[in-house]
Amino acid sequence: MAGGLAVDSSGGQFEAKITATVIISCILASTGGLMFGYDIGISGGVTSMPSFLKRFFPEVYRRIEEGTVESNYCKYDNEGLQLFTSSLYLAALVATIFASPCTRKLGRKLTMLMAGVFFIIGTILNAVALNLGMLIAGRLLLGCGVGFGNQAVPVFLSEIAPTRIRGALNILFQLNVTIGILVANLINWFTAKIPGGYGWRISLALAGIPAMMLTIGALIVDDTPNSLIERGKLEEGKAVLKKIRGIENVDPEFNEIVEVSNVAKQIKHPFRNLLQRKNRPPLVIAIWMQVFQQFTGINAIMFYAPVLFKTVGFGSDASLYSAVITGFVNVLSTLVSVSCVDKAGRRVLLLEACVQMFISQLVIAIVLGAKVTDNSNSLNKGFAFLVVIMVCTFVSSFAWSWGPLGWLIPSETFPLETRSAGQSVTVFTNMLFTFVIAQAFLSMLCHMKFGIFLFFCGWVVVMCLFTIFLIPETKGIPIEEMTERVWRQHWFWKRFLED
Ligand SMILES: OC[C@H]1O[C@](O)(CO)[C@@H](O)[C@@H]1O
Repeated sequence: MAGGLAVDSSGGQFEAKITATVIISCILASTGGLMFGYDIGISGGVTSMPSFLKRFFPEVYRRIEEGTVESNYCKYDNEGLQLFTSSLYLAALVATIFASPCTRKLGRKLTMLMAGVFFIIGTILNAVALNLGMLIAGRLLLGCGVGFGNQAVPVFLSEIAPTRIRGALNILFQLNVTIGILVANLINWFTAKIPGGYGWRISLALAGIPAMMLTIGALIVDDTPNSLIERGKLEEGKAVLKKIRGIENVDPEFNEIVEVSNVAKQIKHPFRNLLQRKNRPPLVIAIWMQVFQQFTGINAIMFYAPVLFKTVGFGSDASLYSAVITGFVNVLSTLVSVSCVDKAGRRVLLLEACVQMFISQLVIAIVLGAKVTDNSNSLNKGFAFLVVIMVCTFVSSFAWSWGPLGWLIPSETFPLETRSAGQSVTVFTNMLFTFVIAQAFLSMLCHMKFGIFLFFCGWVVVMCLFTIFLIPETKGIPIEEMTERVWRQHWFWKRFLED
C-alpha cells in the first residue's frame, strides 16, 4: 500500500499510510450507503407494478386500468402511494434525533450495528407484508436504519481516513448510495416480468443482502480512534490509530485528537453548543446544503423516474429501463467525484454542476411544456430521447457534486465537540426535505405540470449564489483545523469567530 503524509496543525506532517485496514473498514462501513440507496431506488419501480398497486392501492390501480384520469400529469397523484415512499424518510428523521447520542456515547461502530439490525427486521416485514399496515411498519423500521446509518457512517469514514484522501473515502458512502439505487432499478426491471404478481416481494426482500452486509461489517470493523478517545479509551484508541495508519509513531496525531477530545468533553449539551455563535458557519452551511441538495429535484427523478417516464408517454418497459440508464449515469458520475474531489476541490464541482443542472432542467421544462399536453399519448421519439439525455445530464452533474459533497462538507467542517450533533442536524434536514419531495412530488407534478422543473431551476440559481459567496474550499485541510484555517480566513464567516 502506498505510504503518504497528511498535514497537521503546525503545518508539519502526520504520517499516514493508506493501509488495507483503512480501505477494508471504509468499504464495510459504506455498505450503509448501499442499503440507503436500495431503499431509495426500489420504491419507484415497485409502485409502478400493477400487482403491487392492485393489492395495496386498488384505487390507483383501477384509475390507471380504466384510464379515467383527466390529465397525464395526474395519473399517480395519490397520497397513500406517496406515503409508502415518504414514510421511510419520516421515520429516519425521527431516528436521527436518537442516533446522535448513540454515536457519541456508544460509538460509531455500535450505531452502525443498530442500523443493520433495524434494516433486517424492516426488510422481513416488507417482504412478507399482507396488508398496508405491515408494509408501512416495515418502511418505518427501514427508516430507523437509514437514520442510524446515515448518522454514523459518514462520520466513521471522515474520522478513519488520512486527510489527503478523506474526500475520496467519504464519497464511498454516496457511491454506495448510487450503486444501491442502480441495483434496485435493475432488480425491479427483472422482477416486474415475473409472472404470478409477486415480483415486488422479491424486490423488497433483496434489501436483506445489503442489510446483512452492513450488520456483518459493523461487527468486524474497529471503532474510530476519535470515538474511542472521546469515550476515554485512550490505549485502545492509540492501538487502533497505529493499526489504521500503519506506523508505530502516531503520537502527533494521537495528541491532537486527545487535545480536541478534552475540549469536546467539557461540552455537556452538544445541541445547545451547536447553536453557539462560533458554530454558526458549519451549521448554516450543513443545513442549507441539505435543503439545496433536495431542491435540485434529484429525488423527483430517483423515486419517481419510472412513473415520470410513463407520465410523458413511455411504455412500461421503456420507463423501467430508462430508470436503469439514469441509475448507471448516477454511479459513473459519482466515480468522477471520487477522483476529482481532492484534486479539483469542492467548490469547482459544486459550481459547474449548478450550470449543468440549470440548463438540463430548463430544456426538460420546455420540451414537456411544448409537447406533453394533458391528454396526448406519447412524446415523439426524438423528444423522448432528448428528455432522457437531459435527465442523464442533470443526474450526472448532481452525482459529482451536490450528491456526495452534501455529506462530505458537513462531516468535515464541524469540530469534534459538535460533530455528532452537527451530523445529526445534517441527516435530519436531508431526511426532512427528502420526505417533503417524496410526499409532494406527484401532487406537484399534477398541479404544476412541466412548471415543476422551472421551480427546481429557480433553486439551482439560489444554490449557485450561496456557493459563490458562502461555501469555502476545504480540500486538504485537516479536519481538526477548520476553525483556524477556514472560518477565520473567510470574508463573511470570520465575524462569527472574532473573539
Ligand atoms: O444519488 C441520488 C441520491 O443521493 C441523495 O441525494 C443522498 O445523498 C439521495 O437523496 C438521492 O436519492
